[in-house]
Amino acid sequence: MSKTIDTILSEHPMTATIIDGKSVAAKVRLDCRARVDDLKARYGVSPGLAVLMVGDDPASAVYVRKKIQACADVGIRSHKFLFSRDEKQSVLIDKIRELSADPRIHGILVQLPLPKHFDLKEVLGAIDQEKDVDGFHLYNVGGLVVGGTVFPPCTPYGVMLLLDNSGVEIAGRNAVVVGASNIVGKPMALMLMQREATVSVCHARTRDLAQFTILADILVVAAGCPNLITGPMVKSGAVVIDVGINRLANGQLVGDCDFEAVRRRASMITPVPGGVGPMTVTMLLVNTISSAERACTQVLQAS
Ligand SMILES: Nc1nc(=O)c2c([nH]1)NC[C@@H]1CN(c3ccc(C(=O)N[C@@H](CCC(=O)O)C(=O)O)cc3)C=[N+]21
Ligand SMILES: [Mg+2]
Repeated sequence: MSKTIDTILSEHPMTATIIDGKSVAAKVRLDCRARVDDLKARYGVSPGLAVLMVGDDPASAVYVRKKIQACADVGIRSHKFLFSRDEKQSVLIDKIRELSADPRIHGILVQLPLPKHFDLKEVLGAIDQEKDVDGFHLYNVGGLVVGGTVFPPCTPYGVMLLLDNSGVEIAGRNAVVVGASNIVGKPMALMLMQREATVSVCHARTRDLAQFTILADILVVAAGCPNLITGPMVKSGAVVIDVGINRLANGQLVGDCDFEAVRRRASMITPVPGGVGPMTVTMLLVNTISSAERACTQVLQAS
């Protein structure tokens, strides 16, 4: 009698191939560089990104620095605007409106989280939807639901690119997303659904989480809980994408998976750091360049 694939795999525990986000990101950034050069040559335009940060959260400061460095690496102009944490919302919104009207700015990003007294919907709603490179404006969220959004949100967009780059088949396969945030889990589920995966969305508190995760051919974890996913929760041969970023008391940066144990079950896995994180920043560059390209070609069509 022939053995099932699960039996064969459990008799021969594998060591998952590491999906190297840094190297995929580097490839995409080469392409970014070429597109920036092309815009300059054809239209004399260099893409511009405005980054607005409220308060001085150290993690946000690290991410903002990475984004600005990445812009510089591919030739995108970046403009940083800092606001004190008790700044009035109207001041932030006035700046967003001014940047929305500025033709030299092609992307506007408000670093999250914002301090509690800000109304996130109002702040994000003030961003010109044509410059919403994070894809957080309701117009772009709606586009994601209908398919063919203008700005896919950076983290799930980066995950799709990692899957495609690794040759992972999506249509017809079981995808399980753990964590249903607006920034990662929800758009991730929609993108996988659009590609005809059978998608389940779970939460860190889902009762008997393992009975869902064990079915996943593609498991995307974005819950922000170290060691939430242990080895036995993962189907043999699954592709595991760990979006979690957790700083342990000892300073170590870890994802949401028990990495070594999950690695022995999975066929491919993203590390933390060096997996999804570098892709998030890279897709921001891609969205900013796409925005500048659209702006340039729209001007041509209008004249
Ligand atoms: N408006 C907005 N847009 C965002 O895209 C956004 C945000 N707010 N707020 C916070 C999250 C988080 N985020 C990351 C960016 C880079 C890494 C990254 O580069 N991570 C590296 C390591 C980072 C480190 O060493 O601390 C890695 O995983 O290899 C991670 C996470 C963007 N976010
Ligand atoms: Mg982003």
